[in-house]
Amino acid sequence: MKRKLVLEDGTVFTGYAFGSERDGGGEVVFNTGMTGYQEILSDPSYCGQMVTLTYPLIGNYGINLDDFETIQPSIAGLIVKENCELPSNFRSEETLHQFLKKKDIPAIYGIDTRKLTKIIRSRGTMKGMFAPVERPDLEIVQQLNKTTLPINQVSQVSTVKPYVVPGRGHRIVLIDYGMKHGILREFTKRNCHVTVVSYDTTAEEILQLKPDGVMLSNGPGNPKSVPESIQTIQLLLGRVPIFGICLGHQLIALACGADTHKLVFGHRGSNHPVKDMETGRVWMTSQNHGYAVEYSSLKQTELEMSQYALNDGTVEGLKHNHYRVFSVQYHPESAPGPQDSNSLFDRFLQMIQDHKQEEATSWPNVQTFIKS
Ligand SMILES: NC(=O)CC[C@H](N)C(=O)O
Repeated sequence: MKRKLVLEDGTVFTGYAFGSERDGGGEVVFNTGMTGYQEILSDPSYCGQMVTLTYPLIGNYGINLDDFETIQPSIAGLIVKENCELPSNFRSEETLHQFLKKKDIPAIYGIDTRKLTKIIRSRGTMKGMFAPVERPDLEIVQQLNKTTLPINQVSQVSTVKPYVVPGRGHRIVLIDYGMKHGILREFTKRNCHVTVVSYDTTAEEILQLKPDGVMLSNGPGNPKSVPESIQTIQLLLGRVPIFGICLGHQLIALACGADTHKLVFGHRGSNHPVKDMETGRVWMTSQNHGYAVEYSSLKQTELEMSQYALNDGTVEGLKHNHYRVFSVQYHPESAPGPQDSNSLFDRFLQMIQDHKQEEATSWPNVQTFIKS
């Protein structure tokens, strides 16, 4: 069945429908990773977005049981050049089409994804929607111009109830703004005791769990659309070591008084070079973000830029001058992508260890001990 993709600027691409028969719409973005379509389409940070994959052949290793970043994908649509209907991989359980149909995610194949990417790269990300070829283009463009992109997608993808993944190591409270499972995996691999809580859990409720460290996850949308989370972080600053990834990084920046802005077309892919300012080392990183921390706004805060993107100078890492707080704009859990920066999870656990040691030897504790 033929299907078209219409952008809000009137550009039309005609291809073929696969996945759900339902037509859908969202913000059209592109990802330049050559592999990892399963992780990409199940990453909750893409909630409400239609993702174009620039690699031309998609679906060739099928869908397996292991590589999901969440059970319920929230991506609005998938746009590919060629959809492979006969996957070949020992882990494959079903085809991409079967999976998308089951999850009610519409997709299109057979369009020039390079051309689409070049349009987005020069004009910026745009709203778009799938439609039957018979429907008049003008009518669709008018509909697109009338619709606004959703706000506060975090509430749609965050866990509703808290849950625990037990371990005998450090106690981590992981605030789920739309967490990729990869983040949880990194902590369980290191034997941590992880309590995953919803985005609107208060600072008081979090501190009652007596965390050794608080992890702020990735998540969809504009960081400014979750003011309650910014307030929570403000109340946690200085009381517990904090590590932020992607949306978590942006929320730390806002909580400390810095600003964020929307990038023209964002960073989405598996090969984004980032330079660490302290060591001079360059890491290849996995990225998926449309917003970034405003560099010039950092001077009014106690935050310092620790890493930046070599492609365009975007702030990619932050550290706090006084507190045990740091964050990165990219994904050290990779999934998909290079694992160069995986050691950041060890750095966080070391930070927690240092904090615990300092607490154990600090003067007020000795006084308490003497009094009792
Ligand atoms: N992966 C993320 O956490 C993305 C953060 C934010 N939604 C952005 O697009 O910039």
